Amino acid sequence: MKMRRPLVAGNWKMNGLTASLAEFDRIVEGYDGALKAKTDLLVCPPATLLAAFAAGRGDVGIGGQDCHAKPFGAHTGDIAAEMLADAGASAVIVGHSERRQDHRESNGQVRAKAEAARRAGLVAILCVGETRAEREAGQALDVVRGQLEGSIPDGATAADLVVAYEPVWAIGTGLTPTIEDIAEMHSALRAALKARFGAEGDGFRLLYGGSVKPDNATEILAVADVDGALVGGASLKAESFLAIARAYL
Ligand SMILES: O=C[C@H](O)COP(=O)(O)O
Repeated sequence: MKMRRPLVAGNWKMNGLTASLAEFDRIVEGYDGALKAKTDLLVCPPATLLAAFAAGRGDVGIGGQDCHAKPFGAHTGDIAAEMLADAGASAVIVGHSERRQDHRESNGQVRAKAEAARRAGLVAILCVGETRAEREAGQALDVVRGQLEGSIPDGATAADLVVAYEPVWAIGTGLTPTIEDIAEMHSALRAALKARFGAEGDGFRLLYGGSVKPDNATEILAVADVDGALVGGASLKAESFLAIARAYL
């Protein structure tokens, strides 16, 4: 029995049209009884579908995939955390490696986004993770600790922030770190959170992300200090997403 309530979050990335509402409905229908009693479920659709998903969400949480640091203004194409909340979101992913890479987001920008999430009353799911080159160079722990230190706002609390460890080389590749490597990283993240936030550090939920599938979920989610998963590809189908969430039952 985990001391923190597990969270299984699905990141749909740039996938999904209005026809995908039927798949989301199947997720909502499957989130029942024992599963609901044990595990939080969250789906982060593309922004175009967020309000429609929120309207039929049942007890499934809805999250955005990114937000701007400012609450409003002349920022073409961007979305404020307040807008996500207004559309029905309760959370937002910040600092995903695809944002850090494709949009050159720095730790400072990610931190500002996490602060914006808190301002808007959203839970920030803050992503960290090393590249393959960094792991091969033996720098994974230092890189990830540095990202955490630079991206997490002062005053963050376990109620308003979740950390997701996603090794970049494991995302969408079918590759995963060894169970020992996942355990080592999550334990290092826990230690860093306790060093900075004291007893509060024990309360933050730490998700693992990167090629989580129904067939590896049980083993990964059983690791101490893994409090859930951030799931990409396997979250697009209700069957596989729910199977991962049921790993906790
Ligand atoms: O945000 C989710 C992750 O990037 C993991 O994606 P994946 O499950 O497709 O590897």
